Amino acid sequence: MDHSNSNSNSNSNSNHINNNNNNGFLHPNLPSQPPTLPSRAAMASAPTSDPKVVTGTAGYILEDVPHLTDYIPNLQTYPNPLQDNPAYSVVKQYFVHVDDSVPQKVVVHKDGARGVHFRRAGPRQKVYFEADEVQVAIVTCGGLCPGLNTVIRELVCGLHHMYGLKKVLGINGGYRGFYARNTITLTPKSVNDIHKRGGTVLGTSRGGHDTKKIVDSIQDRGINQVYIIGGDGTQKGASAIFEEVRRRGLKVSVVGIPKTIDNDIPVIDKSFGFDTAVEEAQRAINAAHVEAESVENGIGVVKLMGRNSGFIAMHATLASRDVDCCLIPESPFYLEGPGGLFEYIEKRLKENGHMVIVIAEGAGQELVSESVQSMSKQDASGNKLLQDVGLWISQKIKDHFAEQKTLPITLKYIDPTYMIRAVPSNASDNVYCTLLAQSAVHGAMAGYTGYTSGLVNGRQTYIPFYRITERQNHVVITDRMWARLLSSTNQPSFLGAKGVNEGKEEEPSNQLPDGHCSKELSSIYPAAC
Ligand SMILES: Nc1ncnc2c1ncn2[C@@H]1O[C@H](COP(=O)(O)OP(=O)(O)OP(=O)(O)O)[C@@H](O)[C@H]1O
Ligand SMILES: O=P(O)(O)OC[C@H]1O[C@](O)(CO)[C@@H](O)[C@@H]1O
Ligand SMILES: [Mg+2]
Repeated sequence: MDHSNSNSNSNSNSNHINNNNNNGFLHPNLPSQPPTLPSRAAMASAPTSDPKVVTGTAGYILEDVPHLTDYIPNLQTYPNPLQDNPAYSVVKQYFVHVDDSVPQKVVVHKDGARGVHFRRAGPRQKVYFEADEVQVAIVTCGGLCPGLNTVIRELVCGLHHMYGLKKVLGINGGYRGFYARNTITLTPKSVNDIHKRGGTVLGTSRGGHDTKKIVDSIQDRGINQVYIIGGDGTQKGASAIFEEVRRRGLKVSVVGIPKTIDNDIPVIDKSFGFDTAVEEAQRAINAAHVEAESVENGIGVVKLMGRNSGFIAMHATLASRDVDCCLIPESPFYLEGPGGLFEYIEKRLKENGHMVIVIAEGAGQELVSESVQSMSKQDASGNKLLQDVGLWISQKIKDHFAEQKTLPITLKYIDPTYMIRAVPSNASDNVYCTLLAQSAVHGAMAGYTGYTSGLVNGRQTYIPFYRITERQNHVVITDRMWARLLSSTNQPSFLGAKGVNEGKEEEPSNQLPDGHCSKELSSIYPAAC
């Protein structure tokens, strides 16, 4: 087995730069200069963790993730037990090279800067934990999503089979479970077939994040690796836990695994469970189509999830080809008058005799609020509670055609949202969940912390929390994908020239345009942006 290209200490050779130390920054277009490393002692006393930015030649930027050695000096390392594992020892260069990174942008111009990169995930030659000392905790938070059980299963099995870690606790019922609920012991046997079930065997919740109480519980239970599976809110909570763990100087790796059926987490290619959701949505769309085409002037309306982002609706529409109109939160629409929804419905019914409308739950919320008196309510996590736009739009369509009396319609409304969210993950999501979980484990064992494990341009990476939590991923209606959808459904864009220009100012969903930097990067390192 060739380990010659591997490096034992993840931090060696890199010019990690702390924003307390601005003079260490290199302009990305300048040749690389000798690294300026803050001393271990200086790092240990730093009150909060600062983004770690490494620069190289030709505009190379690595937005690196924290490491336990950033604030705990002289940590002991151990050989990675995988080097003796017969399953892996045949793999050429199994261990990831310390300088491997993955570009955020794969479309480049010949004179452009190399741009932002993330640390490549995978096993390192040296690990920072001995099997017997490790107590692991796994928690799931936020809404359900297909694949949660697969991630739990693969974390438990990966920790056990790859690294010999036997003490794994499941935290019951989300964040508040750390201090208010029981824990479950998880073993490869107990999780053996949970990937075939929907939901999460650990239970989940919204609200209840109390950083101090959670870290007290981590400390009291002697937990030193925490795997936190959840969406944007959960990753913000994970970041707060990491900061508190670091402030207390604890040897605890805090790892996020991004989960959201809405696919609204930025940077990553897509979130697990999304494929399954799009596939499952086909069943509802097929049913709506069958109902609609069986009667004269039949209309099928299907509501899909997507609080602020219409990815499920957009992909389900593109996959189905039976959908005549897709409405998403990012593309405002209107009902009455020229270019409005009612005019389009009438045209489509006259042409085709039936039609299918897919609407994301967050679409048209401003229209619903205008016509329905409602108090603005929030869930326990502070997310705005939405009105049922599917019911609302179905009633509006029925009322409109009843008033008109020229076109008698039959409308069937299908709301499969929770059925879609509760199914087990499909085969491709299962493989994706396995890679995510294994990557998360390799990173924690290698001493990395304060990161989310995620797929970027088809490669597993470690992404600093602030890049995951700083914004939400939205469908960009001036991107090619939305144009494909418009051309496949033939629906009106509901946009005047003004709207198009406004849309163009948004950044593409998972790719930053040339020269665009994250808020963190531009604040600490304006020269790069
Ligand atoms: N800003 C924040 N800081 C700390 N904790 C947070 C924050 N926002 C949310 N949380 C906590 O994260 C957990 C999950 O949040 P939320 O209910 O918003 O779901 P989510 O992780 O965004 O997932 P999804 O939106 O996919 O359902 C909750 O326990 C909540 O208290
Ligand atoms: O009813 P719950 O559990 O609050 O979840 C609903 C929300 O969760 C999500 O599935 C994920 O955020 C949204 O699409 C949806 O609005
Ligand atoms: Mg969320």
